[in-house]
Parts: sequence; C-alpha cells; structure tokens
Amino acid sequence: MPAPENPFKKALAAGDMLYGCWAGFADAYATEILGTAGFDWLVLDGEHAPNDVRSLSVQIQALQGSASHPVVRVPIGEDWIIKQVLDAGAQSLLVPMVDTAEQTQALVKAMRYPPEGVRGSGAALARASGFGAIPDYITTANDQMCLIVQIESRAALENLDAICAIDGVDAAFIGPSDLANDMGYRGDATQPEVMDAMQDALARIKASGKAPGILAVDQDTALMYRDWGGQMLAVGIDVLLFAQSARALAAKWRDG
Ligand SMILES: O=C(O)C(=O)C[C@H](O)[C@@H](O)CO
Repeated sequence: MPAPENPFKKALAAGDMLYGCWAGFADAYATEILGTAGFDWLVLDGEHAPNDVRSLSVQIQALQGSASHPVVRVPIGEDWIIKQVLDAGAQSLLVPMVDTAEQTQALVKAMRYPPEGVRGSGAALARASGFGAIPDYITTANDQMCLIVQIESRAALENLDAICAIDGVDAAFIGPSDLANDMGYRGDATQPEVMDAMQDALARIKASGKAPGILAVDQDTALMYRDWGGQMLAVGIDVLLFAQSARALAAKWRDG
C-alpha cells in the first residue's frame, strides 16, 4: 500500500482554481470547524500563529475527514522542522521567506527521502505512515510531497524565474505584507510599485508552469488577484473573521 495520494498537489498541477483560508487559532477544535466551511485548502500557520508540532499534528488529524486540504506553513525552511511536520502527516508545505534557487533546492531535498533528498527516516514512529501501517510509505512518499514557496522580498522577485524552474516546486505564493515591507512600504501592499510587482510576479509564476498563490483579506482585492492569475487564492483569515464579526456585534448592541 503506497503513501496517500496528495489531491491538492494534483489539483494545483491541473490548474484548478483553489480557494483557501488561514487557520490561525492554533486549535484543533477551531480548525475542525473551519474544515466544515468548504474551502479547498487551509493554512495551518506555524509561522505567525502560536503553533508547535503537536498543535499542528492535531489540526491535521482534525481535518482528516474534511474536503479542506491542510497546508502547513513551517516557521522557517529548515530540515529539522520539515521532517517533523511531514512525519506528523503533512504532505503540503508553505515555506516563508524563500529568496534563492539554492534555498529552494534544499527545501525540495528536505521533503524527500534519499537518494532524491535528505529527509530522515522514522516511519515506524510517524503518523504519516499510519505508524507503520503503510508498508510502502517510505518508497512512495516522495511523489506526494507538495512544496509551495513564499515569494516576499525583492531578492525573491529577482530570483523568481530560477526558483520556479526548480523541479519539486509546485507553487509560488506571494506574501503581500512582507513584500511591501521589504520594498519599503511597511504595512501598505496597495502601493502602485508593490501592486505592479505582484501582478508581474503572478504572471511570471503562471508562465513558468507553477501555480501562482497569494492572500487577500477583502473581496475586491481577492477578485483583482484572481484576475491577475492567482490560482491558490487565500480569501480570508479565521482569526480576523472572528474578531471582526465579534466587534461588529458588540458595536451593534452597544451603539444601537
Ligand atoms: O507576507 C504576507 O502577507 C504573508 O505571508 C501572509 C501573512 O503572513 C498572513 O499572516 C496574513 O497577514
């Protein structure tokens, strides 16, 4: 029995439009609820939400029966955390702050067992292999790995074509907020220079044959990014959805 097929990897390659949402409560119960909403994918955010490997692992479990595919964002693109979240059952990783082709090549290797890569072998302990119930996991897992690199700096834009040319990259995901910061427009991704850079980057990613990804937290921006070629399109953040609706409700009753 081989490693489970990665439907998200397949859908990205097929060019399917895939709508996602950030899962930032770092809580399995909240993520399980979000998993009933109907998104194609959810980012379990290990970079900016208070997650650790255990909280990420239980959220992956909570999405077991959901149509929403878990995309785990690691805090940093390093071998040790990549092998831990893959062993926990993640098959699709979003890696922040990827600036060079060399970095990208190392990430591809970190996600794969030798000889293609350097992923450490711990299948018997790993939830990913069904704790040894999938006998062929170690020989078939490499093909199901899905790498989404985050493009969020001027250096990444400069190296974008070389990054997208790396075998093993499935998608390149623009981080509007960090990109704006790096371009000198801290907190404002609506600046024309940033918008032009993002539109150009989405087109270049698409032209490379990889899936273009990006995040928007309002409908008009999401529609614009989709028109620019955004295929892996995050259209919301659960924490923001909750906070904004709670504030609106309080204001409604408080202020009449
Ligand atoms: O730079 C960005 O924008 C992202 O990578 C997304 C943010 O990290 C996300 O937390 C929303 O602000």
